[in-house]
Amino acid sequence: MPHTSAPSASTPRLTVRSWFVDGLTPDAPPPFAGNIPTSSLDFLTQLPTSGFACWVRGRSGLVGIGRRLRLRARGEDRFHDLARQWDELVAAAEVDDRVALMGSGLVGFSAIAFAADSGVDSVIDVPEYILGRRDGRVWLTHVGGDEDPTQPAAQSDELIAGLQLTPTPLRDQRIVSRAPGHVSPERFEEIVALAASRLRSPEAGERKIVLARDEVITAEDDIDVRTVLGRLNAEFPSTWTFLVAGLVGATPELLIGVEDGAVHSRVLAGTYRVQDDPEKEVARARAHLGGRKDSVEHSYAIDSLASTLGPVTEELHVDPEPHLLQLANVIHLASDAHGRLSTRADGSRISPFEVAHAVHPTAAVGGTPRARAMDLISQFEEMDRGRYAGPVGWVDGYGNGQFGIALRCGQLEERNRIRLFAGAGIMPDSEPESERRETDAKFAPMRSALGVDWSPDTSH
Ligand SMILES: C=C(O[C@H]1C=CC=C(C(=O)O)[C@@H]1O)C(=O)O
Repeated sequence: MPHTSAPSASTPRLTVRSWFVDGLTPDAPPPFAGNIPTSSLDFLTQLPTSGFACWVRGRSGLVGIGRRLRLRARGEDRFHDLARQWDELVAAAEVDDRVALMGSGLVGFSAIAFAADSGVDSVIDVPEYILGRRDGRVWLTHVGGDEDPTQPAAQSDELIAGLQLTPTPLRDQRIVSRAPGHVSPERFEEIVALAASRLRSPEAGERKIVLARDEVITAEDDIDVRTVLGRLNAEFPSTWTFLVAGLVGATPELLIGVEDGAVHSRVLAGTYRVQDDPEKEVARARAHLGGRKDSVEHSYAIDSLASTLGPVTEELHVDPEPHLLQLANVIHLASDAHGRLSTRADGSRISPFEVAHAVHPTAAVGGTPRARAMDLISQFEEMDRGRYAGPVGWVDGYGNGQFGIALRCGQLEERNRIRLFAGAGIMPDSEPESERRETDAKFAPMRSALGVDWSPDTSH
């Protein structure tokens, strides 16, 4: 039972309808004729070039089309404010859900700012249509506004026709510049050196801090995010590919998943930069990641996850040993955690926003100890991270949701301009140049998905 909030008078009364579309007749409008989506690429060409949201891993996930409404929050209470607004929206909605799977019924896509003092809104976007795919089943959800009382009676075919998807070929943008952002590569090395020396000083209370830098990619004309998402999805099948409020990327790290009362999380810390072929470099990566710096760095991330997830879960189990997570550009030390969501005294469930709030920021994006590391980040990093390194994902009206950590991503600032972000965990023995190279390896997925012609420096 999700935690319920009484809707206020101003809460829109949405009419929500979900139904399976994998058995539709061949005369249904495209792309629903004949068991769609046949492949993620086929499906992407059906999407509009903008005005959609997605959370997809492999061939499963959710795609939102159009925008019914946006909920916003800022500041220290942003998680709580979003949770309250979402609960009110859910309580006011009229839902006819014939699918009853996680991610059916009312769904919102959410991206939350990394820091409480960010000048960027944390949001929940509620689309007009949501296409879901899970375990081979495909469903569609229509979200009608309260201005349209006829919607509940509309036939599925009429609702599908309202989607008006017209295939347009995926485009490749011509990149005209790649420029340093607020934190240049040189400045990044300087702040890494400063941070590492601070961590080495006997009076330092911090043991690890994650520092990041940004860069700005400009294209000649509009960036086709469908192309970017298609490439990320194909090249990084084990990651969660996302697009929420212009934040686009493919994260290998699941902050929290809450599904039918089960909670899971995948924590990463410790990185090996792939030089050529990840398959052939596994032994080298294992040796590199077995070193003191990366294993201690990883243990901080595990400790912070276990201590913050503990209060909101029962029977929490964390992998006793990390495993290697192999991606095309980097190999990480990874650990998975599973538990059951605690229930409140009144029997209601804790919302995914609260769980995300409890664990954010993990040591993978903040540091250890958490509060001191956050102070140091704002002292050393000369930028607002915005939604980079914050939680990004979806929630439904039944208390389910998934939030990844927004890594390997960029924020669209204009239709032809995107700001990319990448960071690295800084330890007392960190070498500035090596950490800067690690950020280059973490920029690589977005650079290549955007078609930036650039050969990474692969030397260690
Ligand atoms: C901060 C980032 O990565 C984090 C996640 C995995 C491994 C990390 C590391 O080894 O430093 C980082 O903590 C980023 O990709 O921007």
